Amino acid sequence: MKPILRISDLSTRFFTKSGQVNAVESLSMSIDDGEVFGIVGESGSGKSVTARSLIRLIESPGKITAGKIEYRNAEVADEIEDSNPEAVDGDYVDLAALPEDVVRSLRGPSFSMIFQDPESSFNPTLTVGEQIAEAVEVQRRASSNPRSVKSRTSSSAYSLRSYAYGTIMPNRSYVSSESKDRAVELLQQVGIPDPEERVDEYPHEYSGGMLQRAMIAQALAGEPDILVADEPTTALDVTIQAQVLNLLRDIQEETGMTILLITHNLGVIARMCDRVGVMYAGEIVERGTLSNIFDEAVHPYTKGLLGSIPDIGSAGGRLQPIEGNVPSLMDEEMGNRCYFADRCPKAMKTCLEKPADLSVDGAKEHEVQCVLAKEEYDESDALDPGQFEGEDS
Ligand SMILES: Nc1ncnc2c1ncn2[C@@H]1O[C@H](COP(=O)(O)OP(=O)(O)OP(=O)(O)O)[C@@H](O)[C@H]1O
Ligand code: NI
Repeated sequence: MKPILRISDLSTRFFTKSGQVNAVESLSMSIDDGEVFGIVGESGSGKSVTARSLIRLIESPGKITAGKIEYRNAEVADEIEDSNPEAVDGDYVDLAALPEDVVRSLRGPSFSMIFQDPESSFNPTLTVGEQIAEAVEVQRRASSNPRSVKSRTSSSAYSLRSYAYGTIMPNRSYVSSESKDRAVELLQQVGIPDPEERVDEYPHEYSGGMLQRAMIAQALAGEPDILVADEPTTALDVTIQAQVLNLLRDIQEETGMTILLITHNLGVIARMCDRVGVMYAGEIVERGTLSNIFDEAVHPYTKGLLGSIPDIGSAGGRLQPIEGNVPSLMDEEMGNRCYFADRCPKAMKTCLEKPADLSVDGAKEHEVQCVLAKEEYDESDALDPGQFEGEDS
């Protein structure tokens, strides 16, 4: 099967006053149609920037500086081939090469995003129902006229107050009764009690857990091919967390939607994902199936993460820090070595050079950016512990 998303050599940088931050560094991965792909890693490893890059939600001073983000959709490819031939390759459309307005038109029907903080996805001055219904209408326009990218966005009924959040924010109420009925259905589907009444309430009348569900309903209203979920449950209490995850899993199974799930919680990965990428310093350092990662991890960083789980699947399943600091992603400090070498219990002299992506013998999907995929640790080659002294801030 051809992947639905094919990312190659993606780099995203922030050009700040204090220097250039290499938040995502030459990242490649592919996501299959209908799978749940997890990205896990410590805070600051580049997970959110990766997620936002994929749907082109990087704002100044950030910029995607290299790479392709190819999304497979024959209809869309066909539609835009004439206007943007350089972005189309067969059934694939390179989102990184498309003009902003075309990308925007794909948000909703092609991909949508849910965040940790649902307040950012809702306009406080409109009811929850109006906002979900509006997303339904965008989807209806798209499917009634799939050959026109323009039909996917309406310019007259509403304008995008802030598309930075990846969701449609209508600034005036304009929805049909069918769309409103569908909004009620969606609210019901995500487990909002009394959806007929709740549909007319404003975001501030919802509890945090309910608003999180409403955001999922809004993201689902567009019937997206790909849902990007960035820490969708981190802000919720444990019971609600479990409910929201189950809900996402059920909906995924029902619709066959593809999900990219970002989390620092390996327990969440274990219960939700088919495959996992482990991120460190803007790179995916190990990737594979759940069993590759949980039972056959090779990278000392992955092992460190696994060793740091307090109790898998439990509420608090947040990572305990691995000793040492997450590296600064400032360009001038990055050098060209394995970025984990200064924290790695098995660092060797070869780690002062950048390791390649190596496949693990006998495991087709298991790839590791570490020499230990091919070599045994040799203590006589161990790095001098003083090697990186003075580098840390
Ligand atoms: N707007 C910005 N300006 C400058 N640097 C940024 C900006 N957004 C992110 N970064 C930097 O990019 C790097 C990656 O950040 P990112 O938010 O992707 O990490 P993360 O893995 O999602 O962490 P967390 O688990 O805390 O959400 C960090 O060094 C961060 O400081
Ligand atoms: Ni994040």
